[in-house]
Amino acid sequence: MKLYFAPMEGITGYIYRNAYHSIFHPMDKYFTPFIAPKQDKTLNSKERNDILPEHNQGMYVVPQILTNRAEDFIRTAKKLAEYGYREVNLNLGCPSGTVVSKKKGAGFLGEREALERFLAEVFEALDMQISLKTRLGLEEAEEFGPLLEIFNKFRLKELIIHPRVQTDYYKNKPDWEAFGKAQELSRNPVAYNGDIFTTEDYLRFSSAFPQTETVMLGRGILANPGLPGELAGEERPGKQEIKRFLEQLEQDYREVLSGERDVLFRMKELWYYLGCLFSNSEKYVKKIRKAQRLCDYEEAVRSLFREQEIAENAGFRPMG
Ligand SMILES: Cc1cc2nc3c(=O)[nH]c(=O)nc-3n(C[C@H](O)[C@H](O)[C@H](O)COP(=O)(O)O)c2cc1C
Repeated sequence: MKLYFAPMEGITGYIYRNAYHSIFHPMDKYFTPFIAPKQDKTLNSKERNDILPEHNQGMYVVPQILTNRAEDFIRTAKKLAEYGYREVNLNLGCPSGTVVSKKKGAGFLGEREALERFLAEVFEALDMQISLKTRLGLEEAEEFGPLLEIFNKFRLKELIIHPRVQTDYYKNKPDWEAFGKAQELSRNPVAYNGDIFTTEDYLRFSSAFPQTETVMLGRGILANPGLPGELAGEERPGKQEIKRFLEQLEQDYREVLSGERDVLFRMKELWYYLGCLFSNSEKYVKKIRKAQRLCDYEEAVRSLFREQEIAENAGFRPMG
């Protein structure tokens, strides 16, 4: 099985990617959080930093683009090609209201004719590998049939399916039945994404879909960076490795972010997920969330490491 690292805006930029890659199981591909091209400019400095080859040494990275304008996609992809990229990914899954109302991300799935024209233009203009990361539709899984007919007209590098619809956001369960049907009917290679948080989830998935060769993991890694290694048969990392990972992240964020508050914000955000890795973590995570200074944050993390263990049943659990 090939394992891909899902793009996660605000979290899995190059700093996170490098820290992960230097300590945990190397992934077959890492997808960048989306680049949203503006009409006047190709990449802003955050986007440029994220894809610079010197910031992504030793990893196979696929930049993701979020747009519904073929000319913006083409211009951005050509820019990425100048940096050495041969593969790009189109975001057809982002469920956020502001994105969807502009008919981008999952919103583009509701504009089938425009989407087909977009893909025709992009494939005509680019000599690059193009993959799609898609949901099933806006409201119903049935929307995917006609979408797949469109996707089948193009030679995609791969079709990565997160089998939810836009209105699900991250609620409900991924629709495995719809995924199975899509996999059967797709003329392009298919990869699966969605709610693989533990080894048990993975085994359940791979016994239901033995022919699926690629799984993309997202929140499962944020909650347990040892998950890909576990799936590859490696031992679960101990507290030492997790600690080293957090120290490296904090140090690298300190180097690139302008002030302590930004570093603190980044580190605190991670604990929404990482709390799931430790036994009895609630009260520590509460303290972490309340920390106003990095030193308070560090103290809360130290006491968690001192007093708690990695939980037997570690794995992402949505809160609330
Ligand atoms: C905080 C966050 C940011 C995300 N940003 C992106 C993104 O930039 N591009 C994208 O295609 N998907 C994005 N996603 C969706 C994930 O890539 C993935 O499809 C989703 O989390 C389901 O996979 P999982 O259940 O393994 O987490 C994001 C998800 C989260 C939770």
